[in-house]
Parts: sequence; C-alpha cells; structure tokens
Amino acid sequence: MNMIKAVNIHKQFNQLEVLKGISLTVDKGEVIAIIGPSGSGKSTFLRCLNRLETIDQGSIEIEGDVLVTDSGQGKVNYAAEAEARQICRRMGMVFQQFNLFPHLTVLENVIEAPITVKGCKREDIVLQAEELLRKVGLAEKRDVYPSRLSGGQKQRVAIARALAMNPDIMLFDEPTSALDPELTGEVLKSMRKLAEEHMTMIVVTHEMAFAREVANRVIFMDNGEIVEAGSPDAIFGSPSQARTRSFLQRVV
Ligand SMILES: Nc1ncnc2c1ncn2[C@@H]1O[C@H](COP(=O)(O)OP(=O)(O)OP(=O)(O)O)[C@@H](O)[C@H]1O
Repeated sequence: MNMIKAVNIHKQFNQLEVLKGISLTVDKGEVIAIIGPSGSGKSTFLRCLNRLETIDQGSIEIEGDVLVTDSGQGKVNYAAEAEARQICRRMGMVFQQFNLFPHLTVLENVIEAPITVKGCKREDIVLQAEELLRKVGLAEKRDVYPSRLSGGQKQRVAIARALAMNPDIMLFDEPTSALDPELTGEVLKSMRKLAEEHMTMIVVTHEMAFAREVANRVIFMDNGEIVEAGSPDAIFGSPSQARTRSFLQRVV
C-alpha cells in the first residue's frame, strides 16, 4: 500500500493552470524532496494533498483511503467532510511562516490540537509534548511565548506541534525559506532526525544540499509539471532533462 497515491492532479487558479497533471506515489518511510523554480506549483501540490487546496481533476489516496476521486467529465468527488478530515489528520504540515499561536506558550502550542481536535487529556499529552520538545532541542523553552523565540526555534516548535498529532506522514512547505541562513541548520537537523526514524516525508525545499543528502527521491517540478524524478545522485549528478540541468546550474 502506498502512503500517498496522487494521480493526474490538475489545479487552476482562475485562468492560471498551476498543476498540469501531477502524479506521485510515496511509500512508507520515503523522503521525497520537491525542487523547482519559484511559481512552479510545488506548494500548491503539497497543499492539494491535505485539502488545503481542492483539486479540479485527478485522485488522491492516503494510506489506501480515498480522499478524492476523479468522476470523469472534469469533475472530482471528495470524501464526506468527517472522513476527509480524518484522512488529512494523518498528515502533519509545517509551513514556511511557522503559524504558531502567538498568545499560547510553546507547550500550549504543541498540546492545543491533540486536546481540541483529538480530545486527548491534558495530563496525557503534556508528557508527550515535553518529549517532542526535547527531541527538537527546545525543552527549556516550554513556557516561553513565540515572540521570544528565534525563527529557527519557532520552526522547531512547529515541527513538534505537527508531530504531537502522531501523523503517519509529514509535509514540509519550504520550512527554512523564511529563516536567516545561520538558523536553517538547526531546523534541517530536526528534519534529518525524523528522516532517520523513517518518517514518511515530502519536503518542498530550496535547500539543495538537504535534498541531496536526505531525500530518497528528488522530484523536479517546472511550470506545473514533473519534469524529472529520480535518486538524488541521478538528479544532481546527471539530470537527463535540459530544464533540470538549467535550473540546477542556476541554484547549486
Ligand atoms: N491562492 C491562490 N490564488 C491564486 N493564485 C495562486 C494561489 N496560490 C498560488 N497561486 C499561484 O500559483 C502559482 C504556483 O504557486 P506555488 O506557490 O504553488 O509555487 P511554488 O513552486 O511553491 O513557488 P515558491 O517556490 O516561490 O513558493 C503561482 O503563479 C502563484 O502565484
């Protein structure tokens, strides 16, 4: 069973065709890096996987459960709301802009969703949250408000917060793009640790070194299409497509 099976995803914003038939399957424990020029549709594709954006055409299955199917005739059918929500809950997401609750402490940020969404008891989830904060190196920031944290620390709280929901899959949408260069390392280290624990991950990133070292598979997207996909060695070492080569020459 695939963790994610997306077939022929199309997405338009008004007249702009942003995804032009993207297909991707992801197996358990795989780390996928999606790279490509700005505006190529990488974030939109990631957001379609967990229904932050709806698709116009195509189908998505998460761990064998149908989130959305193609009914033909250019229409799609989404699972009923409760089921769709339950399916999407298996995916944790980390955004470029952290999106922490400013009025909650670090610990409260981490335990908020397990309590309100999953109905966990506070005393049960606090221990797990403290463990997750230790894991991202922020145990001592437990009672601090986000405004007192660096960008890198905020992002690590965001990772702990996503993990507190016990997701089977983690989606990262350019998690280091808003950070000063000296702060990206600490976030990438937390992500690397997750990868070593065999978390299934899709990472949209401009960090080519991370993609090369940590991903099992690299997807190069351009202009709403997957131009090329392969092992990091293949993509970075000997890309077969001129568009991939030209992109890598510009960014590496
Ligand atoms: N909600 C929206 N409404 C209208 N257009 C959108 C919306 N979201 C994205 N777009 C457009 O869709 C295209 C793809 O955007 P997307 O953010 O997916 O690209 P990207 O590859 O992730 O780029 P970047 O690396 O710069 O984040 C862009 O032209 C963008 O302006």
